[in-house]
Amino acid sequence: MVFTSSPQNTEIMFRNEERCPFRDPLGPVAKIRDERNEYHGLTNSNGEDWWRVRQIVNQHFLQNTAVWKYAEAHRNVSKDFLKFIDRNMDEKNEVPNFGKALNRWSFEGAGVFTLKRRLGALDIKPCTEIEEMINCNERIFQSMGELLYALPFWKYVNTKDMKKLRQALQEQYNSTETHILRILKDKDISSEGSILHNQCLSDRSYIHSFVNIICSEKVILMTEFLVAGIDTTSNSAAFLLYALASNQEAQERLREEVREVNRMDTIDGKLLHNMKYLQACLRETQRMFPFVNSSPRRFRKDLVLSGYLIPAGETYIVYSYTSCSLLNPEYYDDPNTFIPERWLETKSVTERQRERINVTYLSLFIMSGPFGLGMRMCPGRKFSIQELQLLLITLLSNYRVEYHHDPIKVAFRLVSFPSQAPQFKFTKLKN
Ligand code: HEM
Repeated sequence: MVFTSSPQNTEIMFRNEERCPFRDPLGPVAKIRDERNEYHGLTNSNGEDWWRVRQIVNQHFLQNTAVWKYAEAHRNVSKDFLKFIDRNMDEKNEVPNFGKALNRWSFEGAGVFTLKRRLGALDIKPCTEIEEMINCNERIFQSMGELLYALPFWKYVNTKDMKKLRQALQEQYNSTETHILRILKDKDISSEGSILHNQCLSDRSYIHSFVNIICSEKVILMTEFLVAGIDTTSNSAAFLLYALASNQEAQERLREEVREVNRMDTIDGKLLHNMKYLQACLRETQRMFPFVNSSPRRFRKDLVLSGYLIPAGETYIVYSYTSCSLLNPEYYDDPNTFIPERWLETKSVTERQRERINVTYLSLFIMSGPFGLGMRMCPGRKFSIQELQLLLITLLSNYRVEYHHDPIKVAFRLVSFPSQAPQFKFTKLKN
């Protein structure tokens, strides 16, 4: 296995990618799917089987106009989250278990673009079915974390964690199937004129557009989107809020940009694109707190990395987007300081530095991107970014966010998560 966190090597790998890049499946999930003779899902499939589904997913998830259609619905999710904060704030103006609250917010957001409906995770009393789905998701992440970072006894024995994962995957499958069947039967469409109504009209075309995919495959795919989109997005939100809570000047500058947008009655996704400071804050947070640690690949040809010949096929390569490169003073001046402005200047600090050390913009860009690289890059990235942007817009227009606990660092399990519970103090702004 070869680990690298060098931007130059990352670029070489990117340039050598094939049309269907090979990524080793997540072993425990692949085993369970094999036992049941089921579709492996997008994350776990390779070759033409992967491409057959991925090209359809790209149409729905990666075209800006397709994503922008949901901006208003995502803003409504964030407004509901605001009400959730108001309801649950304690005497210190903090929301107990705020990390879990963020999971509810991201689950609700994922429901909007995956199942095309509001699931009610932020309601005063969410229904048992939704509580079970959220709980199921936590169990899937927990058991996967245990299985992947311990000795692989699960390959030979039906371990406790393997049983837990099998059970949780089945429960999540059943719930997702119920939702999809409702959409297909046109039973559960929001009332006429509501924001989701128009999107629900295209629900069936969205589900039916996976024409070459049989029903059980659709369910596995949608389950996968729900699982993949929750902890990743909520942990990213926690890091973003932490970065802004610890840098009040940046928070204030962002608030000025945000206020304008929040005054509008409806939100146009294109507007979000033009919010340069918001994007710079996102990028800077991703640099300091990488949302995901690595993107593994396997190549069918030899590659030369850092002067070493890596033979084809058998070598399993992990790109490590770790802080050792993202916080390296060789690549970024003052790397431990949160400076969103470094992504704004015409001739940025980063760019001047890159000229000094002869690293291309592309390689630094790929290295600091949290969504992987090339053809297999995360298909949910545009939805996630839109959700994060709308969360900040809604929160910062109404609250000042502060953090008064031990410093938060990045901890890695299956994805990155905050090393401390992300507990923020919310102070209502006078408008
Ligand atoms: C901030 C949030 C997110 C982060 C940081 C993230 C990160 C990643 C990364 C690093 C990969 C591996 C890419 C590679 O191998 O090059 C990936 C793959 C994937 N992500 Fe995300 N992701 C996020 C949100 C989402 C959401 C909302 C969805 C829901 C659709 C999603 C669905 C997937 C799927 C299905 C794959 C596998 C893609 C494939 O193999 O073709 N992710 N993600």
